[in-house]
Amino acid sequence: YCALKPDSLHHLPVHPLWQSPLTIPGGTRQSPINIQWRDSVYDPFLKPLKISYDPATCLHIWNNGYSFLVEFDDSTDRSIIDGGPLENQYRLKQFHFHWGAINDWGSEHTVDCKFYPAELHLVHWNAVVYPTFEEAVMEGDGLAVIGVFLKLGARHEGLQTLVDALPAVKHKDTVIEFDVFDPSCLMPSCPDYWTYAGSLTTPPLTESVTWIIKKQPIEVDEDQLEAFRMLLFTSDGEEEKRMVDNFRPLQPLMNRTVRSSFQ
Ligand SMILES: NCCOCCOCCNC(=O)c1ccc(S(N)(=O)=O)cc1
Ligand SMILES: [Zn+2]
Repeated sequence: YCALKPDSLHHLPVHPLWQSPLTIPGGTRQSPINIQWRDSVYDPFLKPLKISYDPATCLHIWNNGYSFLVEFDDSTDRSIIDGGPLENQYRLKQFHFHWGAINDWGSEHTVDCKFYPAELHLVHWNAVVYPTFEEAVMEGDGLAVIGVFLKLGARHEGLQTLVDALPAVKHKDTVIEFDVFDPSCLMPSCPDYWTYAGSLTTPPLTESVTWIIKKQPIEVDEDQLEAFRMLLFTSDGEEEKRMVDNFRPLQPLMNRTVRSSFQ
């Protein structure tokens, strides 16, 4: 897939989470993947993605030892996505990020083998068909995750409210209340996306995700990326391990086509 990955990546310290062989026996639709732009196929039947989030459904920020999650009240259809490649509407449950120790890598997906310094994942589940998130996680059409690349540039004012709260969740298993946040502010202005059938990129790695990867990155500044890097994988009192490089290695495309919503 990306044979020519930067050789510095070969010496990446692997966090226990990613120690190979972290592969799913018989896995045919694993994530993340490299998106080879020229191999993606324009699908004119793909609809625009419809996003309607209610900022009041925001609950808290939680350091779960892999990333930091902003979790939402998903007991009703107040924050949902619809359209795009989806046959049902999907409920927002949480969003989180993956990032690197340095700006040369950090995203999970790559575009033409290029890494971004970070990647945002907005996780939604099919509450039309499945009674609980836990059940949806086990089904091929159970989840829809929107991926947004972060690139180094101007300070992102919407992200800053989140960055200001991070010191309070420095250690694993810390939570703070975060009661109004509209994740729409993290969406790029361009509607274009790629979509493919994939999986969770952390355990249980189930092949239940319709991935919707936005073509246009959002810009964040160095201080905001550094704020991510001061979080810890470790609990208070343990020997500190900085939360960095929490991205899974690229997985084989196998018998999949990446579709684009744009020509
Ligand atoms: N852990 C025992 C119970 O498991 C029930 C299901 O839990 C699933 C927990 N994981 C996730 O929700 C989860 C969600 C999104 C992504 S990702 N990085 O693919 O967007 C990875 C993981
Ligand atoms: Zn993720």
